[in-house]
Amino acid sequence: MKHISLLGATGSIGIQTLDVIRNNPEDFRLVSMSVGYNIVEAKKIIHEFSPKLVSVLKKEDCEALKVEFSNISVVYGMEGLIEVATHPQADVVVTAVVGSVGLMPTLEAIRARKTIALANKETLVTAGHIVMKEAEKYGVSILPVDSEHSAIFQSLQGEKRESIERLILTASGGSFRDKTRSELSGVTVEDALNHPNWSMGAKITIDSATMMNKGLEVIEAHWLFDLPYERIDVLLHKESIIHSMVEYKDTSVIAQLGTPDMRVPIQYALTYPNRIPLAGSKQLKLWEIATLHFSQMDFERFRCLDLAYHAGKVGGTMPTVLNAANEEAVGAFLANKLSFLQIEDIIEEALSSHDAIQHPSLPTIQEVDSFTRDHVKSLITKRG
Ligand SMILES: NC(=O)C1=CN([C@@H]2O[C@H](COP(=O)(O)OP(=O)(O)OC[C@H]3O[C@@H](n4cnc5c(N)ncnc54)[C@H](OP(=O)(O)O)[C@@H]3O)[C@@H](O)[C@H]2O)C=CC1
Ligand SMILES: CC(=O)[C@@H](O)[C@H](O)COP(=O)(O)O
Ligand SMILES: [Mn+2]
Repeated sequence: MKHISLLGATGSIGIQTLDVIRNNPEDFRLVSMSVGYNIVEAKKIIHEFSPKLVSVLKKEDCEALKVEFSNISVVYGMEGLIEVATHPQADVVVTAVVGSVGLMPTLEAIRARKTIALANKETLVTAGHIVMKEAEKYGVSILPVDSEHSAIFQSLQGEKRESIERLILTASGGSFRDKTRSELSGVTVEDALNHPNWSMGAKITIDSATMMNKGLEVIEAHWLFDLPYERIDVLLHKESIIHSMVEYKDTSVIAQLGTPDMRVPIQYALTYPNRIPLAGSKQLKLWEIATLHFSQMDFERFRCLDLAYHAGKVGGTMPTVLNAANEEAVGAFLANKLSFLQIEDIIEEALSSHDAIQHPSLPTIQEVDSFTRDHVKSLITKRG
């Protein structure tokens, strides 16, 4: 029996994690969870899973839940997230909040020696060097939940590190994969939220449409698998059937395939190194799909991917700026304050006005993150 702490229980990954827990009551028990603003969903989860500790974002919601659920502890804010992530009974922390808000709870969970099932890629993008160093120091495993990284992790099992030639992350191309650059100028939020293969939260769906998601994933892969950017490639594969691959020194390529279903990598992170049946999963019938498509990335068409490689290679605080600028720009696009193509303009402007600080401490990361957000907000106001 593994005791699970779930950060972001009301989100897309959170709900699918709960499904895995629900279907395997002998294997998993939810002990603590966090939600943001969705209190209606939170109450349903509390009724079904009876966690011992719940964190919410707002103090008022915390007070109201305390009255309604006198048998559980309710906390709020960043302290609440950290309390959930470090719950004494938790064995595994699933980080399924969106954005760099996940950084501090993840670090504290590592320091409390919890295994991390990491969905929240922004944590590694913004401070990968600190997170990986702490994980090593405390002897903690960081198991990938992101489908590409889970695929790579699965393709690496039983292999030696020195046998790896390169990692190949697959990219669906997102909502606008068949559009040319000039066709992107008038696209709407609704169009962008219509991902062809995956049903996900709003922020990652926009990231997927701009190809920033793949850029963040390249940086995530750099930290998780400790390989230089020159040995991490991206391949356009519109069906999202091959979730990623590892090429070895002898030119063999090992890939992980499956119908797009995030419960597969979520469950694998929770059961690793074992595998158990996945309730309600759809068998991959390659004969029905018949044809898979691949093409090389066009870095001019997908400028955000280029920006992410640039930020990753410069290193230091540059990926922190990339992430913070992206979070703010995507938020503004979702609020109809920026056009789709302005997202990348804003990120490029934030990156080009920043002098990277190498080997930044946590306070430096936090300062750069906060400065970038303010800077980007002022850029957005000027444009609007
Ligand atoms: N969805 C997917 O298939 C995949 C997602 N990921 C990654 O997983 C993470 C989660 O993605 P996804 O589930 O799609 O996101 P969602 O937007 O669906 O869910 C986000 C969750 O985080 C909570 N939340 C949002 N902001 C805050 C905050 N400031 N403080 C505390 N909690 C907050 C939300 O609470 P509430 O709704 O209650 O306000 C919700 O529970 C992201 O980092 C994403 O990149 C990676 C691979 C695939
Ligand atoms: C399911 C998952 O892991 C997402 O990150 C997904 O990969 C998005 O797909 P694309 O970014 O390839 O469109
Ligand atoms: Mn992914």
